[in-house]
Parts: sequence; C-alpha cells; structure tokens
Amino acid sequence: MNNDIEKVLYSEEDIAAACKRLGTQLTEDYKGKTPLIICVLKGAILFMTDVIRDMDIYAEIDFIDVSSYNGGTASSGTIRLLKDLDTDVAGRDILLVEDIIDTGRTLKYLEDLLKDRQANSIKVCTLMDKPSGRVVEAKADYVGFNVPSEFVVGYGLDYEEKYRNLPYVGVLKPSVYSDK
Ligand SMILES: O=P(O)(O)OC[C@H]1O[C@H](OP(=O)(O)OP(=O)(O)O)[C@H](O)[C@@H]1O
Ligand code: HPA
Ligand SMILES: [Mg+2]
Repeated sequence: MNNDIEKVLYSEEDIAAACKRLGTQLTEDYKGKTPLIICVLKGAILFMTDVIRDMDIYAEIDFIDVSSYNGGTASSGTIRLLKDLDTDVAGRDILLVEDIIDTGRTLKYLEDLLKDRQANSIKVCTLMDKPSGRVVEAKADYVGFNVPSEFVVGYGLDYEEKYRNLPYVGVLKPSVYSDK
C-alpha cells in the first residue's frame, strides 16, 4: 500500500502537531460548555479520535455517515445520508469534525440539516481545507492544513475505499489511477 504513494503531504508528526494545536484552541473556546462532537463518517474517523484526545473538556460524541464521492476522485454532487445521528441536536452546541472540505457540498448539507434541527451553535473543525475545490460556499472555523489542488488519501481519506489506514496524508502515483 505504501508503494502506491507518490509523495507524503502531511506526516504522522505533522498531523499530531495539528491535533495538539487545534485541541488546545478548542479546549479554550469550549470551556464551560459540553458540546456534541459529530464525526462525519467515514473520512473523519481517524482525525476525530485523535483531536478529541487533545481536548480537555466535557463533551459528547456522535456519528453521521454521508457520502457523495462513492469511492472516486470527483464529487457526484448528491449527498446520501447513510447513517443519521442518535442524538437530538436541538439547543446543542455542535462541533462538526471533518477530514476535508473540498467542493463544500457535504458541509453545506450538514449545516443545513443541523440548523433545521435547531442546533444552538455550529462550528466546524477540519483537518484539511481545499479552497480551490469550492463549488458552494462553506467555511471551517478550525483548520489543520490548507491543501493544494490534489486528490489526497490516507489518515481516513480513501480512493475506492482503500488507503484510509495510512497513518499520513499523501498523493497517489498516477499509475494507481491509470492501471484501472
Ligand atoms: O467538500 P466535499 O466535496 O463535499 O468533500 C468532502 C467530503 O467528501 C468526503 O467524503 P466521501 O463522500 O468520500 O465519503 P467518505 O468519507 O465515506 O469517504 C470527505 O470525507 C468529506 O466528508
Ligand atoms: O482529496 C480528497 N481525497 C479523498 N476524499 C476526498 N473527498 C473530497 N476530497 C477528497
Ligand atoms: Mg471518500
């Protein structure tokens, strides 16, 4: 699997440092509150489990599963809700945790859903932001890295459902795509 990677963009150490920086800021910003931290499956699973360990606050967690890339490198434009939350978000302070914001469609869909359900506040923490990919307006409050205009894999992010278990974020060799 590591052989399929052309270059590493963010190493394990880079990611750990980003989690620490974001966790420290979130600890300060959520002092005295008990937010509901929502992990956006599947991509955000690794980031969420790491960043919450750097947050010294009382918090609850929940999971929502939405998909629009269907394993490929381009957004289908249609968000499918595969698993809903277990928690009632009305009146809650929500921290959405994402792996990447690209076209912005997934984030917009989730923010609309949470507003509709009367969340008290909604903040967004993403490991990566790819502003060059934007199709709809979407903004994160906490960002680990601004990424270049490339399809990235690893640390939760997939190509055809694989590479999520890489401990770093990287770019695939072109041959991985052209071999298909
Ligand atoms: O800003 P966008 O263009 O909407 O892209 C970002 C979303 O796309 C990916 O999810 P995907 O649909 O691939 O599902 P997955 O997390 O299960 O891989 C990623 O994990 C984000 O949730
Ligand atoms: O660059 C990406 N990689 C993996 N999944 C994604 N979903 C949106 N953008 C990406
Ligand atoms: Mg995906």
